[in-house]
Amino acid sequence: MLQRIDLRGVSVSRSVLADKLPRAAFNIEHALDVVRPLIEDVRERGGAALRDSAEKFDGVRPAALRVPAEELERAATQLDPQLRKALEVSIAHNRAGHRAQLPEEKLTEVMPGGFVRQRWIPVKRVGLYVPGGLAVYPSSVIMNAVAAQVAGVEGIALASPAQAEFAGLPHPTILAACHLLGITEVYAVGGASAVGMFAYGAAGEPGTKDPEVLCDPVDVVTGPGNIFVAAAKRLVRGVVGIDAEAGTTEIAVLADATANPEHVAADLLSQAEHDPAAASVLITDSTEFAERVDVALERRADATKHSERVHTALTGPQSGTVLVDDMDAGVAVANAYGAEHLEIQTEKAPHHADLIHNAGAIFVGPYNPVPLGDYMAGSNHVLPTGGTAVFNSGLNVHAFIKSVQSVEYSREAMEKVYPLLKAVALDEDLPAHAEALAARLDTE
Ligand SMILES: NC(=O)c1ccc[n+]([C@@H]2O[C@H](COP(=O)([O-])OP(=O)(O)OC[C@H]3O[C@@H](n4cnc5c(N)ncnc54)[C@H](O)[C@@H]3O)[C@@H](O)[C@H]2O)c1
Ligand SMILES: N[C@H](CO)Cc1c[nH]c[nH+]1
Ligand SMILES: [Zn+2]
Repeated sequence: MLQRIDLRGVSVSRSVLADKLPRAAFNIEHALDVVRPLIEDVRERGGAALRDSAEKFDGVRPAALRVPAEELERAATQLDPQLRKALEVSIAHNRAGHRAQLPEEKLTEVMPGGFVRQRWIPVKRVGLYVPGGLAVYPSSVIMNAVAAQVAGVEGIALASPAQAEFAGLPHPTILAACHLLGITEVYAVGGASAVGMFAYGAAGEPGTKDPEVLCDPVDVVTGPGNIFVAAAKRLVRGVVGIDAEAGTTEIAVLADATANPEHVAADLLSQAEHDPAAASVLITDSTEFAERVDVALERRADATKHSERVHTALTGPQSGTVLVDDMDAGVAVANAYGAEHLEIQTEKAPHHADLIHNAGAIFVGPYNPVPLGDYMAGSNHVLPTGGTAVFNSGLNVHAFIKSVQSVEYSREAMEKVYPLLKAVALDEDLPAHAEALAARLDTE
């Protein structure tokens, strides 16, 4: 079922691997051309463009782009009790996980009387994206919102696609999760249009009940989504801050012959059900094990609810089994691939996990399948895709806070270093710098 890429006997240098590893044919570069005009349209026509996009891509023209407060409350009231409990546990676990990321303010005495204070300041207003095309993602409401709230962000807006089945509102579980988290500014807007609305703001559509200003611009846009969402985030980066490009889901499993092929197949399939473009990659040094995973995958893919989507994902060029000589080569492949999620199912799983430096999140050992992290491990499931884990992190509080240093020197401390400061200023041919220092010391 999975294509085979045989790297046995092949040098595992980074450049060789970059060419040989499975990747999607329609990548983010292609999607940029699709989303650019959508974002421009939102800038020019605001609410009218947002409704046109919803009609085109989500099959419904929302009456209210801003979700009325009573709909949020109603959705929470009607939430199934077990699901409510699950969302509450997920919120609690994620709060604990994200609090651990908070850096502390520090005052450092660099020299006698010369202090530098390290401050961490949350941005004021953020736009959180929650996907809603092929599946329902209340878990992504939690992942986005908890990180922002723990970071101390005051203004939180959230967007998720309009649903034809729910009269143009986002899915009720999305609305209920917002209510549980105290988020009141919610939009029925999907895809690149939502990202554009957050980055530039949007005017209301004349002749509707929209206010004149439908949505104010935000400082940071975060959240997962399909390739069009990831491309839109790349386009607005610089106008606003973004987290990683958290696009189409990927899973890689590094497994040796000691792993359970049924578990590995189930995990590969679990992420393939997100999207026909999802990537499932097995990295192993055992052909027998690869065969057994393939057999299990065939059976499971036929039986699962989203069988067609899963088949497309597993047989696409972005998925495959990579055969390697040994686990050292497997680790090199995993690092070159930089998976969004990397499971380590080997005899020495903790040892191999320590050798990984490129992955959005690592799931170590047999009892850590990706869906645990998707919902309530306490880690964040909004993770970098497309190999960007080489330089990007999963969503965390740092996406919402800025590091600001404040310089706090006494006159004596500044005077002490003045001759050295002057020497550098004059060497840089910036004498006014030296003069600004001298003005304080009556040495002009
Ligand atoms: N990396 C992560 O952290 C992470 C987490 C959760 C989900 N995901 C991924 O999020 C995605 C969710 O995708 P989805 O489709 O279900 O929901 P989505 O909300 O991301 O996408 C739906 C929106 O895509 C836009 N769209 C659809 N077709 C388009 C086209 N041809 N041109 C331009 N725009 C178009 C529309 O605006 C639509 O509202 C999946 O790919 C899933 O794997 C990633
Ligand atoms: N696996 C997804 C990240 O790529 C997150 C998710 C949400 N719901 C289920 N799974
Ligand atoms: Zn998932």
